Amino acid sequence: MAKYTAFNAEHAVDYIKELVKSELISVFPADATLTAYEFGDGNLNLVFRVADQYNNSVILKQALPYARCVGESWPLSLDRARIEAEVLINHGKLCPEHTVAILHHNVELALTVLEDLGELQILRGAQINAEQFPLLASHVALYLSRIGFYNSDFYLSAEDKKAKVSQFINPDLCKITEDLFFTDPYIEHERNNFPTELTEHVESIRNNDALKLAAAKLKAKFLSCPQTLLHGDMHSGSIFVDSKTTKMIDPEFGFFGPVGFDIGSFMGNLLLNYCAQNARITEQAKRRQYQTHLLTCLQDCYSQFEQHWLNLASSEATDISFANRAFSEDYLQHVLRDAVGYCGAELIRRTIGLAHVADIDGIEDAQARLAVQQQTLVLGEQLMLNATSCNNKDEFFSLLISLLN
Ligand SMILES: Nc1ncnc2c1ncn2[C@@H]1O[C@H](COP(=O)(O)OP(=O)(O)O)[C@@H](O)[C@H]1O
Ligand SMILES: CSC[C@H]1O[C@H](OP(=O)(O)O)[C@H](O)[C@@H]1O
Repeated sequence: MAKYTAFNAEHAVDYIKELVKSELISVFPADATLTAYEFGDGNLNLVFRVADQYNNSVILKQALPYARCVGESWPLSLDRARIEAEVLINHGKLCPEHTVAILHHNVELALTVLEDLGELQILRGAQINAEQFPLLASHVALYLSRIGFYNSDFYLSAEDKKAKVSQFINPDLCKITEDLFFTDPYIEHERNNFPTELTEHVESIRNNDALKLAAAKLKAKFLSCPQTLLHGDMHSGSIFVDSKTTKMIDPEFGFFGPVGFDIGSFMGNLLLNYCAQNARITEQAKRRQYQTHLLTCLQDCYSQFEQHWLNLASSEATDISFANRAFSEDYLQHVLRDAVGYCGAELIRRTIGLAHVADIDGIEDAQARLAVQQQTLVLGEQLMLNATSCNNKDEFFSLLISLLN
């Protein structure tokens, strides 16, 4: 059993060489000369690209025993690498078209070897440049409905479901979400990060009892509602795209939680980009056209997600109680309300909490950036406050359009 050590590029090459020699991966020929470099830009882990002289390559991702963005003062369990690998295996079986392929994993070394998606782009960077992906909505809807449905009580036996819930207990990373999404933005906390000009607005959030109640309810549901095996971190940095392809990476925050969390996080990131474009695209017609595309993407994604789920429930539900259409509709109404609330929470935490988004932080003009931050806070507040009044998706879309105008 290999003892854990944090890798450098040389370790990464040696490790992959051994896999090639033992024929455990088939990406490289036997005469491959391997080189590696580290290029991780996420908050938590090391990411190496290992390549040969023929342009073949793989990604080696390794967990550190702490959060990379903060350092050793924030220890984190290495078990997150096992969770990430096992979520990728689970989601890869259910939706291989939209899940990065896992080629190998090693629990002791807390590492995974993944297909290299370097020919695609990370969605966040592409959306900052206002690039459009017409298939994104349907791909995300398919992925979230399939992973959601087939890991839920609609499909799994009660026994199987309980075994899977226990397989994916992920306390360290859930704690990050519990703190960063639902606690920190509503209290004074050293992890929070916002410009002094936002202080008055932040104080109004901290003094808003209705908003704090909404945040507490969303947190309680996140803690105690094991509906399905979530991706757990469905932001625009976890999605690789091109005009025909969409692939999800990085499900290390995966655990059994509320179905609405992933779709709410995804919609929140579309809206963060929507607001950021008010300061990025100067030409009004161009800006309107791009923002309409984002809104259509959000609406199509939610509508298709809901439709896929209803179809799956009528054809694949294994429990007679859940095969009932009225039950599915009631279940999805709650999913919608949760998703709207989580979407609002994502907007707020990405504006004043620890982890921001480049869509907004990269806006050079400080005044323009501030105006965007004010907008994302108001939008987030209103979505959280009105989430439970949304009876169906059309009411949600009308609410959203009224808030964006
Ligand atoms: N399969 C992959 N193919 C190509 N690049 C990848 C792949 N996985 C990760 N990366 C690169 O590494 C970066 C960080 O990866 P990520 O899984 O998000 O790490 P973290 O868990 O630290 O957030 C990504 O933004 C991307 O640039
Ligand atoms: C201290 S983790 C902060 C933040 O980072 C995670 O995203 P990623 O690992 O993709 O960079 C996640 O969204 C966490 O909330």
